[in-house]
Amino acid sequence: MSLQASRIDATYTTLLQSIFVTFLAASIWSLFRRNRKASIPLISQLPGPPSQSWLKGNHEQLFGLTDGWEFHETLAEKYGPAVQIKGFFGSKQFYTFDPQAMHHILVKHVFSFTPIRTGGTLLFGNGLLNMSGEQHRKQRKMLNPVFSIAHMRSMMPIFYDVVDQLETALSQRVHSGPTEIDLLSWMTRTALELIGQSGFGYSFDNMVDDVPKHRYSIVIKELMPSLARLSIARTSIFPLVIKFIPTRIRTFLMNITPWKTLHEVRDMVNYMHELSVHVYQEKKHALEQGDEVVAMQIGRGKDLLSILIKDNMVADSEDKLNEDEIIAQMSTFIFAAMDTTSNGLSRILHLLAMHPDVQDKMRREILEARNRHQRERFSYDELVALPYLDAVCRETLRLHPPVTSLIRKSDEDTVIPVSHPVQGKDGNSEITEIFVPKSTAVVVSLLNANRSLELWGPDALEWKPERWLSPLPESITDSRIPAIYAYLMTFSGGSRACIGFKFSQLEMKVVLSMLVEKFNFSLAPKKSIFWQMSLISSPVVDGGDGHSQLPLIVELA
Ligand code: HEM
Repeated sequence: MSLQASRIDATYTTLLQSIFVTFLAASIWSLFRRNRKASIPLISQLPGPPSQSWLKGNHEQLFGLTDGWEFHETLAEKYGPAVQIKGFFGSKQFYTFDPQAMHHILVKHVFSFTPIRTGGTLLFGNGLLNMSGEQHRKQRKMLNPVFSIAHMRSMMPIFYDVVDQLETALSQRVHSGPTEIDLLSWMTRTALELIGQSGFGYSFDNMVDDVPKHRYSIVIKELMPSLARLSIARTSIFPLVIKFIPTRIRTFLMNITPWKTLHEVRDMVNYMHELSVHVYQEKKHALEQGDEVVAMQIGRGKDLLSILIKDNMVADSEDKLNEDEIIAQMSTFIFAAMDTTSNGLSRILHLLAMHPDVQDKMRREILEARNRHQRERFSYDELVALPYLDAVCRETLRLHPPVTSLIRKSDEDTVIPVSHPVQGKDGNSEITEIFVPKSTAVVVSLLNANRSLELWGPDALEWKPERWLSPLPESITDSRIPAIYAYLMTFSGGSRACIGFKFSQLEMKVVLSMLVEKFNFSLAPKKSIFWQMSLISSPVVDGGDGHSQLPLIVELA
C-alpha cells in the first residue's frame, strides 16, 4: 500500500470514529433527555380541586364574580403554590404563585408564555399589550424612558389641574351637607381625564356634568360588556379568524354577519381608532410648528405622546416605531390605565370609609405636611415622602390587587421549577419541577402571591397599613419574588410588567392627598359594598342591580 493510500485510510477511519462517537453521544443525550422528561412530574400529579364539569372545568370558579375570592383562597390554603386546575373540555392547567415558578414564567422565559387577552390586536392594534418577542422588546425600549421619574415629575401640574377639577365637582355636590356620591364613577372619570391630558394632551371630560358627555367615555364603558356578549366566539373563533383570514376578507365577513353586538363592537373599535389617529395627527402637526405652539396645548408638550413622538424622531432607524405602533399605544394606555387605577383608588376610599381611624391619621399627616411646606400643591418629592399615605396605598394594592390573575399559554414544552418541594397528589412524592406541555394554560395568581402566609406572615390576610412602617419580614425580602414594585405582584414582574406603575402611584397619591384633606368619607347606610372578581375587580351594591358603583357619604372634613 502506498504511503498516500494509507494516509487516506487513516483519515477515513478517524472520520468514521468521530461520526460514531458523535452519534453515540447524541443518542445517550437524547435517551437521557427522554428519560428525564419521562421522570419529570406532570401537571396531573399535582394536587388540585375537583372539576365542576368536564365542559367548563374550574373556569367559572376561577373568575366567579361572587365566589372567585373563596375559590382562590381555598386553592392557596388547601393545595399550596403549585396546583392543578381544569380548563375547558377536561384540559389540565397549571395554577401558581410560587416565586421561582413565577420567575420562570414572567422573567426568564417571558416570551415562551403568550398572554391570553380579552380583545387582543382587534381592539388595540399593535400596542404594547399585544406584542411579543423582538417587537415587544423594541416598543419597550422606546416606551420605558417615556415613563421615567423625570417625566412623571414634569406631569405633576397636569395631574393637579385635573384633580382640582374633581375637587371642585365634589365640593359643589356636598356644599349643603353630607351627600351620597358614586365615587367609582368619579374615579373612572378622573382616571380617563388624567391619562387623556397627561397621556396625549387631550381632554375627554369637563368634570362638570353629572355624567360624562364625550363619546369616548361612553364607548369605553360599553366596550367590555359588549365584548362579554360576544362570549366564546371572542376567545375561540376570533383568534383563528385573525390568524388565517386576511384583513379585507375578515372585514367583509364581519360586515355581512347578521350579529348586532359584533357590529356594535366594530363601530366602537373603529371610533376609538379614528380618535387616536386624529389626536396623533394634531400632536404631530403642533410639534412641527415648534415648542411655542406645543406649550399652548393641554399637555404643554409634557404628555406621554409628545415625548414619544419626539424621542421616536431622533431614534436610530432600527429602534424607530412606525405610526401605527405609536397610534396603537393610545387605546392600549387608556385600556391599561383607566379601570385598574380607578378601581384601585375606589378600593382605598372604601377602606378609608370602613376605617375612620386610618382616614384621620392620613388626614393629619397631610395637614402637618401642608403646614410644614406652606404650599397649596406638594412637589413630587414632598408627596412621595408622606409615609402613611404610601403605606395605605401599598397595603391596599397588596391585599386587593385590581388584576387578580394573569393567564398565559405555553408556546413550547417546558419544565417549570418551584422554590420548595410540593407534595404530589399521591401524598408520597416530592415535586420540585413540573413538565408543562406546549399549549397549556398557565394561571399566575397575583392575588395569592400578595396574600401568601408563608411570605408575608400570619397576618397576611389582614389590611394593616402599619406593616409598611417597619422593616418587612425576611420571608418576603429574601423570597426572590419577581415583583417590579415593593415585593408586590400587583404590577407583575419581568419585561412585561406594568410600564405605568409609577404613573399610577403618582395619580393615586395626588388624588388621595387632595381629597382626604378636604373631604370626609363614610359608609352609606344600608348599602353594603361587595367587590366582584372579574378581569379587574370592581364594587357593586349587595342586592343591587349588579352595575359597578361605590356609593359613599361625602362631606367637607
Ligand atoms: C393600579 C393600577 C394598575 C395596575 C394594578 C396595573 C397592573 C398591570 C399588570 C398586572 C400588568 C401585566 C399584564 C400582563 O402581563 O398580562 C400591566 C401591564 C401594563 N400596564 Fe398596568 N396597571 C396599572 C396602571 C397602569 C397605568 C396607569 C398605565 C399607563 C399609563 C398602565 C399601562 C400598562 C401597559 C402598557 C402594560 C403592558 C406592558 C407590557 O406588556 O409590556 N398600567 N399592568
